[in-house]
Amino acid sequence: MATGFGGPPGDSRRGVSSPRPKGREAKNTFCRNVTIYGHCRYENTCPYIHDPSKLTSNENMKKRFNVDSPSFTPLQASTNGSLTPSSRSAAISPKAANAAVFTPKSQRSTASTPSLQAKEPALEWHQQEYQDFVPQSYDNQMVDPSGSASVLGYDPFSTSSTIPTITSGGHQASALNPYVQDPTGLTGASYYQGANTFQTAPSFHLYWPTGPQPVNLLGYQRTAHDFFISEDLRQDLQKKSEVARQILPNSSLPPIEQFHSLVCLDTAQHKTQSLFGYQSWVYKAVSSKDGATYALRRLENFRLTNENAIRSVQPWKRVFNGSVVTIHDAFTTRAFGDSSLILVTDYHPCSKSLAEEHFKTSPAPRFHGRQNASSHIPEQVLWGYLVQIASALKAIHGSGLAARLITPSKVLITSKNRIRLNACGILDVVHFDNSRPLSELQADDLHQLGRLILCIANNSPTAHLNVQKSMDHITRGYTGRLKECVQWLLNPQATPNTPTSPTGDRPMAKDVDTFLAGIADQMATVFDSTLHAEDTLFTTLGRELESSRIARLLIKLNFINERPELDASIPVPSGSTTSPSAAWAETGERYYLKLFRDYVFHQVDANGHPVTDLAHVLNCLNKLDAGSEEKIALISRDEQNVLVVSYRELKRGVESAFQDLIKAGRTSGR
Ligand SMILES: Nc1ncnc2c1ncn2[C@@H]1O[C@H](COP(=O)(O)OP(=O)(O)OP(=O)(O)O)[C@@H](O)[C@H]1O
Repeated sequence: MATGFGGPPGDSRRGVSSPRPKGREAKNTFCRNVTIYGHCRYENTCPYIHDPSKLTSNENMKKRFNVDSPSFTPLQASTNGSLTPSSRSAAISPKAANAAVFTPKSQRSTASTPSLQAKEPALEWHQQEYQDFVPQSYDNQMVDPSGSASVLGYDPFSTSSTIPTITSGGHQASALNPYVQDPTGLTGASYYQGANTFQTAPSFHLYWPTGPQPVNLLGYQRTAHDFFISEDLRQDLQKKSEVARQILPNSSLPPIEQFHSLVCLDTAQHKTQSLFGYQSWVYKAVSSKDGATYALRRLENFRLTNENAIRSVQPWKRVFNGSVVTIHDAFTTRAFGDSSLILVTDYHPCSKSLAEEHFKTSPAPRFHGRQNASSHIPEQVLWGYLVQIASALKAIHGSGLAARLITPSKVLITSKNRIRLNACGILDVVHFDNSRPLSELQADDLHQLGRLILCIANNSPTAHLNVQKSMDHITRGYTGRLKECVQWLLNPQATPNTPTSPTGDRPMAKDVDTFLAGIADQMATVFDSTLHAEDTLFTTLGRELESSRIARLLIKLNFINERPELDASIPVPSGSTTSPSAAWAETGERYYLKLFRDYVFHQVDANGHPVTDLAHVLNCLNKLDAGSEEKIALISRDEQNVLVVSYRELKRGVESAFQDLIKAGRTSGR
């Protein structure tokens, strides 16, 4: 397998000897260092020939083509389908022409140990003077055919790769998961893909088809962003995860029911009571029941006069729509020293309200009180809001409910252009006793939606106070289609011949269905953007899948490389080439895995400076994971020996050494 060729003649280290050419053979042999590296560092003492022109004519002819070289003539298929030499047979001896077709050794018998001396034309070998390393249990399929490793290697911490299914008798049975390389699920650390199998070809269902990895890039072209999740998305997700876990060490907020670790999300200095009739607060809290984080809205000093009022939240729990903040529960509490109403909803980290997004004042004192003049909201964003809220209203009205509060401070932006109606259901509890008819409330939802878009398009929370002026602004900045849509929403009754009632002569019903039909074209556009966004996220997910695959491989390599404790104390199960007292990490396949680690991570340039080339690392690790036939030259740390080894052999070495570790771990644990 590992073939070595030496530096200075007679050098022999770490079980790898350098074959020494003798007599005529050396005089007329071209140095392989030159073939591979382009130069030989031992040129002064090396007995091989370094200048091709110095080769004798015969040897020279082998290396070069010139105008006298015979042209290449492909074999021609005979009528019976077999390949027959045509004119070639005339040029070579009949014996040679009738020679058997060459069959690579490894194809003759898949069960045999792969040929470790397979001769490469360029790396032809002299008689090997050292013992080859042969992995004991390599049989092209299972590292441990006896299956003992499978039992020994059972890891209770690994995710089981079997899917439990219920048989007709009600008993649990294990169904085979076709996507798992180890269908028994018993092998050690089955969280490693293919932990106990060796595959010569990549498993295509494990690889994301992102095309070739970028290699041969210049230094300045290589950035981590080329390979991993985009920087913006990474920061966004990490920020959300950090914010979601944030707690205040000396918080005076009490735990409420099963909710603990309360953090107040309200940063507003001035609280108004106009919307609910009560001062409201929003907290982030963790539930001890399921460990999830929720948002709790508290209405201070709320007195529940009717038991049924709080039950009006029940139907809201069934509203499951992407544009509504999901409601989970409602209860009253005295934990704050008053009687408070608590509404439990989904928590969306780092979200802000449309009011915060669009009506924020400039922080500079001289601009105090002024809206951001530059923030003209693109029309597509407004249509996005309209479509999302229309979809929310469709779900809400369809459940026999009304949103009742569609106002900029109660619509959350949870990610870019993604909005959700917040604070639904609260007015149903608060105004339970003096509620208006549902049809009226639902019609009002559409009116509030018109007002919301009017205010955002005008960049002003009070734009609805002067509708004519605000509509003029929309006329100047947006299409007639948007203007007509807002007008339709704001009008108490639908009028004929509006975009939302395209052909009708009679007034159309003013409900959410009519509205949705009127904006169908915009819904198609928004839907298409959503699909594109989903595609982008899937591509990103695919890239991260690659990263996790590489991470698993790295973890495995690090388990193996330079393990000190296995050196003498623990008998190594396979122990093919070593006695138990020999250094496990320094012998057999572990030795060239160590050199491989140096090759991947510890490369230096011509001046001895470290090379930190991410593309090189990923390239090597991907080839290792795929078990490529490509060969690489691994140089010993003393630079005296070179091992030529294929990624396929390295991969087999990783699997075998890892199985050794699993077995040693289980044996010693008894
Ligand atoms: N479900 C939620 N998930 C995450 N954050 C939320 C959630 N609900 C509200 N918030 C955060 O709490 C902040 C305060 O919300 P709230 O509804 O009280 O708005 P407000 O601007 O304070 O309005 P008001 O003046 O009516 O109290 C929001 O800006 C938002 O950042």
